[in-house]
Amino acid sequence: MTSPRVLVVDDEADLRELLEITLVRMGLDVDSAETLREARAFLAQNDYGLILTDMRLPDGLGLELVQEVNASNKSTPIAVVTAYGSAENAVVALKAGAFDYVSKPVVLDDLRVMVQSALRLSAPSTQTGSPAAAGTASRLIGESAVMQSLRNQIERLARSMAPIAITGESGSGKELVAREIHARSSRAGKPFIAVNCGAIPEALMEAEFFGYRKGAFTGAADERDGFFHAANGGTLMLDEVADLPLAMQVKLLRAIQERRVRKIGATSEEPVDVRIISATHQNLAQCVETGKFRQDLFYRLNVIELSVPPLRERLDDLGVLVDGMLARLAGPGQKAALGPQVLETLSTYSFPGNVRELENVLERALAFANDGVIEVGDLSLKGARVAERPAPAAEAVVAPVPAAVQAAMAPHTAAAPVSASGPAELPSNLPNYLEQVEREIILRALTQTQFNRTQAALLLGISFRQLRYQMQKLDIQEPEG
Ligand SMILES: Nc1ncnc2c1ncn2[C@@H]1O[C@H](COP(=O)(O)OP(=O)(O)OP(=O)(O)O)[C@@H](O)[C@H]1O
Repeated sequence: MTSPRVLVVDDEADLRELLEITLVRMGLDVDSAETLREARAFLAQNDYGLILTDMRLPDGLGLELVQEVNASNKSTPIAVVTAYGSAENAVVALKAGAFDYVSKPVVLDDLRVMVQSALRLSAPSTQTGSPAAAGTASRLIGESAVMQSLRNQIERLARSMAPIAITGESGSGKELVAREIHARSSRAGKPFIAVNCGAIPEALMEAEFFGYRKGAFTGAADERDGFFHAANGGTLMLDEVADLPLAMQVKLLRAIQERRVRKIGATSEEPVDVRIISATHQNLAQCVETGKFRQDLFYRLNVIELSVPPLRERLDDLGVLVDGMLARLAGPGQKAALGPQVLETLSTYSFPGNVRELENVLERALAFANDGVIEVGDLSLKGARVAERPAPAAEAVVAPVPAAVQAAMAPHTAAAPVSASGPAELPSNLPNYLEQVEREIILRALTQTQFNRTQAALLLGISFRQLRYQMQKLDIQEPEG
C-alpha cells in the first residue's frame, strides 16, 4: 500500500526542510514547492492526503491556495503555517476553509498531531474505522429546507478544526448538532465532552476545566484531569458559553490559543488537542457590547457560526420528528401512534421549548394514552399557538408577577404540596407543577429583594450562579421600568 502523500509549500528553506524531515519520519511521501505556481503544478498532477502551506509566499498568499483547494471538488485537507502571534491569520484561514493551522516556531508534537488528524480525514473510512461520516444516518431528524442546509453545513464543517459557535433557542438541538459534527469528523473515535458553563460554581471552574495536582489545595487528595484532558483528541462543547465569568474567559482564551493547559498546582503546561464548539441561546455579540463577554474570546470562538432554527420555523418536520420520537419512546414490541387530528393540533402550537418540548409533550401524552394511541386530549399543550403567538416568552415574562407571587405566598392553597391535600388535588402533571412551584418561589424571593439576585440567592440558600441558571431555565426576567 502506498504511503499518504503530503505537499509542503514554503519558501523558507530551513522550515521547509524541518517539515519535510518530520513528515518523512512519519512514513509519509513528501513533495515540496516554494511558490504558489509550483504548488499548483504539483496539485494538477497528484492527489494529496494533506497540503501544508505557509501564509506568505513569493507569488501570493497561502490563503489563495486554501480557497482554490476548497473550490476544487477534491476536498483535500489544507493546513496553514502562521507567524507567531498572528492569531488573526489563523482565524482568517479557518474561515476560508483551512482544515487547521500550526504556528511558528513549529512545535513538532503539535505538527504530528495535526498531520495525523488530517490524514485520518482523507483516508478511506474502511482503513480507519472512523469517521462516522461514511454514510451513517444522521441522528438529526428533519427534511425541511433549513434542516437539509444545516446537515450540509455540518458535513462540511466536520472536516475542519475551526471553532464553531452554535446559536439557537433552548431545546432547538444545539447539542445534537455539536454531537453530529463530532461524530462525522476524524475525531469520532475520541471523546465528545459537553460542559454546561452556567452550571459550574465559579470557584470550581478552573479545577473543572484544567484539572489539578494532588495537594494543589485543601481537598485535592488526588490528581484529577479537567475537561480539556478528558476531551483530548476529541471535541469540547462549551454550552451556555455566555455564562462564563470574565476571569475564566481569560484563562479559556489562553488555553484555546496556546492549545496547552496547566493543571492547578502544576509547574508546566501540557499540550491538548481539542476542537472547541460553543453554544448559547443568548446573543453573544450583544454580550460583548455590554462588556459581559470578552471580545477576543468571542472572536476566537466565533470563527464559524451555525444557527439552529426554532421548531416553529420548521413545522414541516413535525411529522418525521414525531415518528422518530414515538419509535424511540415505545418500548420494544409496543405501539405508539397518533390519533386523528393530533398532528394538526401540534402544528398549531408554537413550541417555545422547541424539540425538547415536543419530546416531553409526547412522552407525557403516551403515559396517558390508551393502547399507545395519543389523542388530542392527551396532549395538554399550554402557552401560545402559532396563529396567536404573542411577544417571545410571554408565558414566562414577569408581567403577571403580583398574581403569581400572591398565589405562591398564600400558604397551603389548593396548589400546596400533596401532603396537605386530598387525592383530588394531586397535580395532573408533576413536572409542570414542580416547575411552577419553583418559578413562584424564585419570583417570591426576587420580589422580596427588589430583584436583587445576590440577596435572593442568599435567601434561597443557593449560589448566585445557580439562581441565574434557574432563572434562565424558567425564563424569568426582570420586569421593565
Ligand atoms: N432534529 C432533531 N432530531 C431529533 N431529535 C432532536 C432534534 N433536535 C433536537 N432533538 C432532541 O431534542 C432534545 C433537545 O436537544 P438539545 O439538547 O440538542 O438542545 P439544545 O439546543 O442544546 O438545548 P439547551 O439550549 O437547553 O442546551 C434532545 O433530546 C435532542 O436529542
